[in-house]
Amino acid sequence: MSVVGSPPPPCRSAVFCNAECEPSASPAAENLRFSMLCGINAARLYGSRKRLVLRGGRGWWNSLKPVKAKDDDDAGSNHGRKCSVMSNENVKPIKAMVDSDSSWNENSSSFSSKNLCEVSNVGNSTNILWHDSPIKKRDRQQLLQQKGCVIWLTGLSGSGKSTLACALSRSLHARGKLTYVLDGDNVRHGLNRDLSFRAEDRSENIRRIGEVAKLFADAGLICITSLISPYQKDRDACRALLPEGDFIEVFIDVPLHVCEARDPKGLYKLARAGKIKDFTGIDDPYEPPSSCEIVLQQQQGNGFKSPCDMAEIVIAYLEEKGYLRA
Ligand SMILES: Nc1ncnc2c1ncn2[C@@H]1O[C@H](COP(=O)(O)OS(=O)(=O)O)[C@@H](OP(=O)(O)O)[C@H]1O
Ligand SMILES: Nc1ncnc2c1ncn2[C@@H]1O[C@H](COP(=O)(O)OP(=O)(O)O)[C@@H](O)[C@H]1O
Repeated sequence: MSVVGSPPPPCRSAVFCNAECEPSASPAAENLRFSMLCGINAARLYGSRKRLVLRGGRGWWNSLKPVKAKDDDDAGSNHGRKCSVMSNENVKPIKAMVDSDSSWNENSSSFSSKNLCEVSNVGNSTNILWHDSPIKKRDRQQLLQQKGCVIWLTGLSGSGKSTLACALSRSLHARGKLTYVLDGDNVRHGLNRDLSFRAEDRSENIRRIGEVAKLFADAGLICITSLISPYQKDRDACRALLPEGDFIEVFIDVPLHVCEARDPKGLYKLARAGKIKDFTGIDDPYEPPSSCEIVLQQQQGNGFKSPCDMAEIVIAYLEEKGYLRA
């Protein structure tokens, strides 16, 4: 958490979305001379109620003085908060939308926000700045008449993930819904071709696909992932990337002996013979979800639920939760 007045050293910029001037302070936002803000070297305002980017040298944060920060009622954004900042007593206040978790700390009289401090260091990426798009997720959802989400299929090799992913995408497509399948095998042909099946590589595989799935969901698509994703903590990390409810974990609960009997690729046989190491279920663990949105047990009487029946269960869930309308 960074606080105005004592930001981390590399942080020298702030982005405020939907910035506007206080009506009492100035009749037109264009009239505001942001470049005159005390200590700020350069500032740009795109339009009257759009996006304000403030950049400044080390120390300019000290000149910013927050006057209020409160939840935004009319922002139309779940993450939106409205705040006002002043550079000093002589400069007019600016109302600004900050996209995510910013908070006004009454006790320390400081405004703390990761968005106030938009130029940041993430992993090995330094001095990076988040750019907002004028077209939002809700606009894309409106266009597509659906809600973006991730259907995360998990289960042993041979449990039926790929088959269900195909059945689901076919059925949703027939209803006019836009889907995209991210299959573990396929993604390992490209984006994740550098990854093995060692535990840390599996985690990285899941992390990358979780991030890609998040982008697809943000694009408004119903993204179906088909990965063993054997470790609970990795699935939980992907869940945490998405807004509440948008990560729909589906456990295809087919016992090992059934998967092994199917063995469509002959991999279990090779694993049992020691020719493949770290094979899930044989010499590498599979951690079943402790709690997930849908559990599909294939057994139905003496037979199996068909892939189409399973797809219908998932689609009924999507329907009930409102994902098949904007
Ligand atoms: N050691 C080992 N363990 C498990 N699976 C293996 C292994 N080696 C190769 N394969 C093949 O890779 C497919 C699983 O890839 P995933 O990306 O889904 O795996 S993981 O989520 O990273 O664990 C998996 O595909 P599915 O059978 O569709 O699950 C296998 O075909
Ligand atoms: N619901 C089902 N009932 C019976 N067999 C199935 C079902 N779903 C998949 N299968 C069969 O199980 C095997 C493995 O399916 P697949 O979708 O490739 O699993 P995974 O992607 O989890 O490895 C295939 O031979 C497939 O035909």
